[in-house]
Amino acid sequence: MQVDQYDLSTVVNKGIFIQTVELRQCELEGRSLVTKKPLNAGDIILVEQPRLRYLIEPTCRSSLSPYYSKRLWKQLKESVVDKDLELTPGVPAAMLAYLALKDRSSYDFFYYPDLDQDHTTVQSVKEACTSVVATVPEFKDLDAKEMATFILKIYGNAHTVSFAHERKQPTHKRRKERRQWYIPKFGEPYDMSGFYSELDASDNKQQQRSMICLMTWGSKFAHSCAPNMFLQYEPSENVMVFRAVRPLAPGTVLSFSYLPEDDMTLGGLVCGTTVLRQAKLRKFKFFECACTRCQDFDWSRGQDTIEKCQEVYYRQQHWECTQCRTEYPEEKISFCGERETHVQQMTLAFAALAHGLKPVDEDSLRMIEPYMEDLLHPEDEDEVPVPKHHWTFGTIHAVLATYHLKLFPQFFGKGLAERFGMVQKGLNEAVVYLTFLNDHIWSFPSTSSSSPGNPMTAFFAGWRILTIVMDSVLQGTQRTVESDSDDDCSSSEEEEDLQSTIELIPMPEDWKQPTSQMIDIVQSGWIPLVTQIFHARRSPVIDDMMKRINEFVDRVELVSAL
Ligand SMILES: C[S@@+](CC[C@H](N)C(=O)[O-])C[C@H]1O[C@@H](n2cnc3c(N)ncnc32)[C@H](O)[C@@H]1O
Repeated sequence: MQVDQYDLSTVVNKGIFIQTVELRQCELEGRSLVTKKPLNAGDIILVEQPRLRYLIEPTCRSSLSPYYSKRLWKQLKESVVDKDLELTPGVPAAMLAYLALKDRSSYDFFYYPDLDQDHTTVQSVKEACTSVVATVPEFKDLDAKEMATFILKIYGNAHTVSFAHERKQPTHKRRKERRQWYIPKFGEPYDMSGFYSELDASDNKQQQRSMICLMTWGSKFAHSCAPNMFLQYEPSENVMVFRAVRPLAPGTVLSFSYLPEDDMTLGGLVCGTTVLRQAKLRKFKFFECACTRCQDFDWSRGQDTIEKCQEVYYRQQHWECTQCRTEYPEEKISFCGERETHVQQMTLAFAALAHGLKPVDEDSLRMIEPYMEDLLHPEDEDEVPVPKHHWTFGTIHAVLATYHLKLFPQFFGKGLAERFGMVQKGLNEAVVYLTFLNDHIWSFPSTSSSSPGNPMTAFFAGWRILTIVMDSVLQGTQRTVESDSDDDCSSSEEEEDLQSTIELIPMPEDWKQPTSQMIDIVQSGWIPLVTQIFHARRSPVIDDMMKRINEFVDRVELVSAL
């Protein structure tokens, strides 16, 4: 079916979109957008404005939440959160958005799951809606079933985007304290859908706001755990941009990841195992994922050598050597069951801590190193070390690198960090992480061309650590020299006019190898593709990332030669 038979009012690049895609009934994915012509990495497929958008955590009445009031918000929260229904914190905001809808009947184009099915999320949404219609006066004339249908459409189709919120005034102390109390109680806003803008995320969570965007055409793309598109919300133009990330032949089903591409708090997701990803998709998106990555070996879930095989991975309910195709029964697999579950949970909890998603105190900080080291090299002989081909192996190294390069110096001082050789440790750990991402996520070890990898996921996951590496190396290869200014015209007698200049110092020998290994992965492997993906429509954030990487590479070259 040609897309111009339908409403294209939200599409900004109508001409290109009409020429590029068609809507087809696909065997595995159902009704989906498919490319009609060959595409290259970086080709723009769709630029679209949201059909509907609203804040996940409104704090005042605004155009994004016209029906907000403190009392109503509190009532909605209570009827969802306090009821112990297993729902995301995004549900009260979806209810508020439903209340404000002018044209409820025009949301027919969006997929939603069968309301009568025995599915925890579906039944909880129905229960929450029935309760709100019965108890909250503003909702009394609404139909609970229709509201539940709308909320399930949001679950099934909407995107979560994160954008910077400019605060003109510093956050009031009391408000800050309230927020500190609020986060542990309700958690950070849950990312319900496909895109969490790591690009826009800064360390300062106070400045970030999350918004739900429902896209008419953006919701017609299939999901894949190794997607062929990357999407980015551009707040300045209020558009979502969908770009191809690799060459695509006509007839290819276009896909993006409905799960956040790199989320350390929710199960590793696109970096996590097939079992974890499928469970999330079943729970929050109501389908069994049939993408090529889910049908392939699970490249995030490998074992260390078993008998003669070094390449044993999980694949659709069984363990198999990727080389000789020997299948292994569960009893032969040492890293699975309770041990694997425990390691995954601990890795995620520590990753959330290391990356500032949970409040860090000195006691929990002191636990990071011994705990993570013990997962890799258990003191207890009965415990199995984490295998090199398992995603937790990579992530544990990311946590350790963050600890050695950033958290330890921040909490215990740079001097102490230097004495203990923390930078060198951190750089070596960062190499292990980037290598894992490169070998298991950027591209998969598979020879099959139908599962070529997850480059953007690897890039953003790698960026998290790369920024820390770059800061440490830049700081460790320079010193500030203060000298009296020659020009004393402007200086008073009391205030000496000191001028500070940055002087470069040689790079310690043991930093050189890990640094050059990382540069090799990023500069020769990742940057050319990322640059191509963003070349037709530049992204200031990506430009800035590239600039920082280039400055870092220049600095390493300079100080290596000193
Ligand atoms: C956001 S909608 C996509 C458009 C939808 N097919 C429609 O007709 O409006 C998501 C639904 O598409 C199907 N789907 C998308 N990606 C899939 C995948 N990788 N495997 C299986 N089903 C998929 C599932 O039924 C899922 O609930």
